[in-house]
Amino acid sequence: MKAIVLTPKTLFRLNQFSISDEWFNHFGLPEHENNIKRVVVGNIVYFLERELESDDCPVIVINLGAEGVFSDAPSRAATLERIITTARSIYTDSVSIPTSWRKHHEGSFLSIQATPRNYGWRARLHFNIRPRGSKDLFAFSRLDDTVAFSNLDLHLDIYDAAKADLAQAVLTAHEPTPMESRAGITLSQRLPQGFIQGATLDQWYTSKLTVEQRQFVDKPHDGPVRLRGSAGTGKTLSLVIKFLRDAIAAESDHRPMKFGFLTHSFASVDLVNSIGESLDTTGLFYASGKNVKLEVRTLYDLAHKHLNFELDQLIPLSLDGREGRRLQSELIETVLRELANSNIAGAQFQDVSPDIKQRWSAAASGGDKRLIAEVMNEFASVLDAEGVRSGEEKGERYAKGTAPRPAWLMQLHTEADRRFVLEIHRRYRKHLGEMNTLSVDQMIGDFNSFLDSNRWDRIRSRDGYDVLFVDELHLFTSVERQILHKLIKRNVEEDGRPKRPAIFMAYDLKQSPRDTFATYGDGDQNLFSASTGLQGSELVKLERIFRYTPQIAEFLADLDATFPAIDIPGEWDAYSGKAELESGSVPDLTVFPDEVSLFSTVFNDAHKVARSIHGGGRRVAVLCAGDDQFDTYLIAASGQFPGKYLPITSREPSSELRHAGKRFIFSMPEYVAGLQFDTVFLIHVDASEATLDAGDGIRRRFISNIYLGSSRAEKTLRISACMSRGGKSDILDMALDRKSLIETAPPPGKKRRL
Ligand SMILES: Nc1ncnc2c1ncn2[C@@H]1O[C@H](COP(=O)(O)OP(=O)(O)OP(=O)(O)O)[C@@H](O)[C@H]1O
Repeated sequence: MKAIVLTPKTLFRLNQFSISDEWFNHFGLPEHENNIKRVVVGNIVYFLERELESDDCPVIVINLGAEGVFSDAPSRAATLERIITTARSIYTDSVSIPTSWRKHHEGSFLSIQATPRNYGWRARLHFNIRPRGSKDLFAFSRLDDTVAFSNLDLHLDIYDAAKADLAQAVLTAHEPTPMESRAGITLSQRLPQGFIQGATLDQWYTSKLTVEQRQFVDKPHDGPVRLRGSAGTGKTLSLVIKFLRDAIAAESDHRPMKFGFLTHSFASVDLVNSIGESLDTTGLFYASGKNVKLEVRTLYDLAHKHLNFELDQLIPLSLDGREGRRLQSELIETVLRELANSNIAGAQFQDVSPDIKQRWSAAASGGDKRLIAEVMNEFASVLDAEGVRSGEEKGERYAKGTAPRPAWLMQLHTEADRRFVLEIHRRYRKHLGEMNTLSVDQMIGDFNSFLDSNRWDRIRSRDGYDVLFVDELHLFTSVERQILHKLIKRNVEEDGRPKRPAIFMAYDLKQSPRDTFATYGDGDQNLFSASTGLQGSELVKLERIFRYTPQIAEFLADLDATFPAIDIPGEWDAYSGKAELESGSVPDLTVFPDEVSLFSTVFNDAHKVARSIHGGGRRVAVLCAGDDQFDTYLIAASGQFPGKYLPITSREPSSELRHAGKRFIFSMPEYVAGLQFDTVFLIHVDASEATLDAGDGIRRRFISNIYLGSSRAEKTLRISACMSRGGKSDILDMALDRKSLIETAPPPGKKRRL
């Protein structure tokens, strides 16, 4: 084959299928696909809408000939995913290209990294976004190294051939794909993220939603509304249904409106798009309607777009992924070492509390890293989030301790302690500056200032949203929460008073593995303090659980009882949930003697389940609760279990899940937030992660992490810990006592090395 040609709609439709490696041999269609026709003309395969009647629509042409885009077999499914995202960023407003793909743009040429980093980072994928002045998109080459655009072979002969036969393809009737060419593509009922397709939007609304979900979906646009519920109560689904229903209603009433859907991660954008596309029969999700415009974005995308970072060549450092956080941890460690080695700093900070002094010297000598984790959390939740800087007014207030500070944050008792943290932060920012980069939190700070500027005031009525939907609000920092209402167009009531912003937000504070929801420096510790413009919002609570079995719900209820109390008035309810699913097995706990036996047993077990389970390996996840163990196992697994697992190391590339085949998922709880699996192996729920005397903050974050990871399981939850790291954590004691978690003996181990 020389090329494949798709319309934007058929290309996006590929997202609803599960595609594996064999598909790339014949490019077939599954048997029951009734919307797309597949036609082969000459050496070119066309995927077109069945109802398409003319050839003047935009198409995406993918070169399969010389320098072909799918020339590297192991990574081609991942490359297809990148082509879909690139096309989405061009033809819809639903995504933009993630910064980590290292996009380069000149005139009508665009290049991105061809594959995620685990396949290597050098190869580049090249697009022509207006070949021969058309509205088409041509993915014309994949090269193993970076080549200047002026030296590229444009392969326009392939594009011309594809276009020449397009009319012929439109006129040709659909030919069912022969049996032998159908391999590698299946139309699965379940989306990779767990959502079960089948019911239409109307069916969901009229007969499946619970009374509370429907109450939320029916809310008018006259003020902010919160949707709160434990994991798996259908928050995301209710938001998407409301988003779509309200948009369809506005479109049919000819009301011009701009709808925004904001999330915290690219993975959630992907989830929302997939559910939306599966429910939407009107096509609003694929392209804006005549009156209505839909945008699904991460907050960072939006900030990026408005702040024009591309022009400044500044690359924001994502601290959401494991890689970014490792770098941040290394920078902080370097700073702690610098400070330990400097006589001046030694004298300056001789008065820090003995406890911090001791942990400082442990961290500087590469031992106990807990101080680093605490400092990282302090940066993310307070200093970067609130724009507190040493030497500035906010910094002084921080140092003097005049601003109120939630009790569960890092314990900084004295002014010397706080000045010490400010100094680490100052030096850390200096290092970042030298790397010509800035952290995402710093970017958000700039975005917040931009939204207060006169410039935004001018364009707000054009670029702002009429209504905004926000998922996973618990991951938003207090500055991010302050941003939301500024994104809404300014509207006034008939009597001249400003209208309350129509913002619909879903959250579950207990799923936050960092203290981002802390409100610092504002007398009001409420989640929606006055500065957010969201006070007094209405609340809808969800209590029925649709993701997991009653046994898992019971375990989560016992885990919940171990959360330390948190001073956020009205937001820290006890876990309540009634599971709607059938019974399953009771979650179990295995304590292994050491890391080697834990790793090899769990990975072998996960591999076995992944091979046999209906729906493939993507239904099985091994989630690691410890940072360092995750890094170690990532390396060990690449040698010992090659091709058997799919690593997810940031909140970005979840769409790869579709192509997991028989590979199981290996990740950490925070990177799979929002997703669900049949079976979850949650590893390293170890005592050493959060000892009894570790302080409320550390314990709360650890329990949140375990709650987040456990609640991803639908049917089977298997927890493990290891003796060499202190044995099982005491946070499991209540569940063990109440028998909602059962301990089993580890299998006799064969020795392997890590
Ligand atoms: N009324 C319902 N009937 C049947 N299934 C439902 C209903 N509501 C939600 N679900 C299903 O429950 C699962 C969990 O839903 P969803 O992901 O929206 O929950 P969530 O509250 O956002 O969870 P989390 O906070 O863990 O991300 C999904 O598979 C969804 O399709």
